[in-house]
Amino acid sequence: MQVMLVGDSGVGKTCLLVRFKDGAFLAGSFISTVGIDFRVSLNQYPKEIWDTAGQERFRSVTHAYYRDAHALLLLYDVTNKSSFDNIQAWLTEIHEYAQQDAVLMLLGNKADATHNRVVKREDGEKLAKEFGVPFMETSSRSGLNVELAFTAVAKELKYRSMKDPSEKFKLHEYVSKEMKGAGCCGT
Ligand SMILES: Nc1nc2c(ncn2[C@@H]2O[C@H](COP(=O)(O)OP(=O)(O)OP(=O)(O)O)[C@@H](O)[C@H]2O)c(=O)[nH]1
Repeated sequence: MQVMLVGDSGVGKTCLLVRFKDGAFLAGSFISTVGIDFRVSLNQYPKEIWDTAGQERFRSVTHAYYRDAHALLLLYDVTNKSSFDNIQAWLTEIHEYAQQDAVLMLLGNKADATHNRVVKREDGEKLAKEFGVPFMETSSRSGLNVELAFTAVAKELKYRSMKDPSEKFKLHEYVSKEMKGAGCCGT
């Protein structure tokens, strides 16, 4: 099972992956991903996570991987308006290149950065609703909802692969039940 991380450069895809894998925040200087250089194999679900480059110049490299992704986590940065405005373009790209039945989830990352926030949580929710995709805010720095983002898509895929599940897994419901808010007041 392959999960692919997509979104503008700098939204925090590599950091989200490192947080999930190692439980740590990758602080320090920002090193942009080149093409797809970070393929993590795990002993758990999801088995493989692909970290893609957000930079436009690597787009043709990443296009080739969409087809093999079972799930896609599409990220924007709550402190960067243009990364949010570009979500629609990313969705178009996903629809064009990814499998039709790939699981998709929208993540508003850097939810810890309260002072620099420019995209409200409600805006993310509204956009996600418009496109019918589950949504949550995450933070690779604090760890908020990081585990949940990966386990939710993994659960959805696991249920789908079962021939005769006793009950249907409802990804939207699971996410809204399990996710945590970004802070005491802003949620
Ligand atoms: N405050 C805060 N900063 C973050 C978070 N996640 C990532 N960052 C910072 O954002 C910058 C970019 O993070 P990356 O994970 O390298 O971004 P990317 O999306 O992989 O970028 P590309 O590889 O160019 O596509 C780094 O300086 C990180 O320290 C977060 O949750 N909170």
